[in-house]
Amino acid sequence: MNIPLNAMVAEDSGLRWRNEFAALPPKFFTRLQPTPLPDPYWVGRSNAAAQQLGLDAGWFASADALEVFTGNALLPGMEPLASVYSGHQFGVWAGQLGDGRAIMLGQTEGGFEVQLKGAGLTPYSRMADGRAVLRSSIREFLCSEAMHGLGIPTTRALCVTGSDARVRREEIETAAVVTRTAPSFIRFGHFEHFWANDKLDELRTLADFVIDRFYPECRLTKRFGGNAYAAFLEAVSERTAALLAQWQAVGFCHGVMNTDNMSILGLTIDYGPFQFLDGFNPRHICNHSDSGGRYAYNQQPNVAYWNLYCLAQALLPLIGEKEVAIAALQSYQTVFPDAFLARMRAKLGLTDAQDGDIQLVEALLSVLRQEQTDWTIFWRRLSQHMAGADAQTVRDLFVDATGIDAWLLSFGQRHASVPREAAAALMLRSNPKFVLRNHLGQQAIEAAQRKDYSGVSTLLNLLETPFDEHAGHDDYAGFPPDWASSIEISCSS
Ligand SMILES: Nc1ncnc2c1ncn2[C@@H]1O[C@H](COP(=O)(O)OP(=O)(O)OP(=O)(O)O)[C@@H](O)[C@H]1O
Ligand SMILES: [Mg+2]
Repeated sequence: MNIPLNAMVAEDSGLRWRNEFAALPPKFFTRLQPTPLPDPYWVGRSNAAAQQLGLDAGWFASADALEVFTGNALLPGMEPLASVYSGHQFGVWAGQLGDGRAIMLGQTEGGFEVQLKGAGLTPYSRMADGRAVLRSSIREFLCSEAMHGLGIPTTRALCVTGSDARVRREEIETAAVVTRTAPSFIRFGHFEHFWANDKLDELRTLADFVIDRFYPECRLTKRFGGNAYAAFLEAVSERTAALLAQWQAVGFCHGVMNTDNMSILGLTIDYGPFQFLDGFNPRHICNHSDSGGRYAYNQQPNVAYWNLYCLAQALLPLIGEKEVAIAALQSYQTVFPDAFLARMRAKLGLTDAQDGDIQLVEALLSVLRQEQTDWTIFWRRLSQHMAGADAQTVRDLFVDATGIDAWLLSFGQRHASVPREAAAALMLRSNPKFVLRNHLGQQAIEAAQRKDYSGVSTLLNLLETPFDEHAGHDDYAGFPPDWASSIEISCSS
C-alpha cells in the first residue's frame, strides 16, 4: 500500500532536509514509500535523541509524529529510499542483502540520516516480511540509547511505535517500528557490494562520498604515498579498533558481527541478539543461533579485524597495491590493545600509565574468570571501594577470596601514588552502575506486550545516565535472577 499524498504532514517538525545520499546515482538505492501499519501507538520516545536531531519537542509528542515514525505519513522534504549492500555472514559470502526492512526517510540539514526499521517490504527483503517485532524493537531502542549513555559510538534511536498488526516469527507477535538516526548508515557491506559486482565507478563514488563527508583528512595524507583510499582504510580500522576496545571494556557482546553490520563510521549498528556480560566468561556466546561461537565475546576483536580485511579487499581496486592495503590495516594491531589498556586503566582509576599495568589487568581478568564474577557489579563495587566502601563488599563477590586478596594488594600498591579521590571519581564515571542486561530488557518487553510501557521509560531513564546512582533503583543494578540464563536470544527479530 502506498502512502497517499494527503498523508503528507504539514506541521513544522523543526527539521529541514538535505538528502545527500539520495543524490547519489540510482544504483545505490531504490526509492520507495514505507508501508503503513494500522492504529499505531507510542512504545518509547527518547527526548535526548530528539534534541540531538533538532526535532521540535512539541511536535515530537504529536499524533502527526506518531504517524510519521510508523511510516504512515511523510514530512515535506523527505525522500524515502532503501539502499543496497552485500556482505559476509558468519564468515561466508552472502551476496546481495540490502535494507530489507530499513527505509531511510532522509538526511537532515544538521547531518543526521533518519531511518525507519520495520516499515515494510523493500526490493531487498528477499524471503522476509520487512517487519520487526515489538520485542526486538524495544531491545534496539533501549540499547542504542544505553550505548550512547555509556559514551560508546552508536546509531541512536528516536522512538519505537507499535501496532497490533500480527507478525509471524516462531510465534505470532506484533509489529513495531524503530526510528534510528546516525550521520550515516553506510556499512562495510555497501563497499563489498560494488566490489563484488565489478562496479568500480560506483565503488569510487561511494568511497569519495564517505571520505569527503566523514574522513576529509585522508585527502591531505602524506602516508601511503598520499593514497587517500589507503588512508581511509587506516582511519576506518582505527575507529573500529577504538570501538571494539569500548565494547570489550564494558562487556558488550554484539552477537552478529557480519560485515553488513559493520558501520563505516565505527558506530555500533544493528542491535539484534546482543548482550552485556553477566558473569565474566570470555567465551560467552550471546546469540543462540551462533552454535560455533564465531562471535563469542573474546572473538570480537579478531572478527572486527577479519571484517576490516574484507573491507580492504573491497577497496583494493581503489588502493592499487595489495601491500599498501595490508599496511593500512596494520595499525589495528596496536590501536586496539592500546585503546583497551587505556579503557582498563580508567576502570582501575589509574590516571597515569606504568609498565606493569598490563600485568595488573591480566591478573585481574584471570581472577574474575575463575568464578565468572559478575562483570558490571565487580567494577562498580571496586569503584565504591576506592571511594571509601569496605573492601569486604568486593571480597563478598568471591567464594574463594584468595585470588582477589592477592590482586587487591598489588592494586593498592599501584595506587600508592594516585590521589584516592581523583581515582574514585574516574572509576565511578568509567564503570557504569546500569547496563541493559537481558533480564531487564525482558521484563520491560513482557510488560509492553501487556501494553504497559512504564518499564521501557524507566529503563531509558536509567540507561541514559548509567554512571549516576539513581537512588531507589538499586534493583536494576543487582545480580541477574536465575531465570536470566534461560533467556534465548537468536537472530529472530
Ligand atoms: N524481517 C525482515 N524483512 C526483510 N528483511 C530482513 C528482515 N530481517 C532481516 N532482514 C534482512 O536480512 C539481512 C540481514 O539481517 P540483519 O539481522 O543483519 O539486519 P537487520 O536486523 O534487519 O537490520 P540492520 O542491520 O539494519 O539493523 C539484512 O539485509 C536485513 O535487511
Ligand atoms: Mg543487519
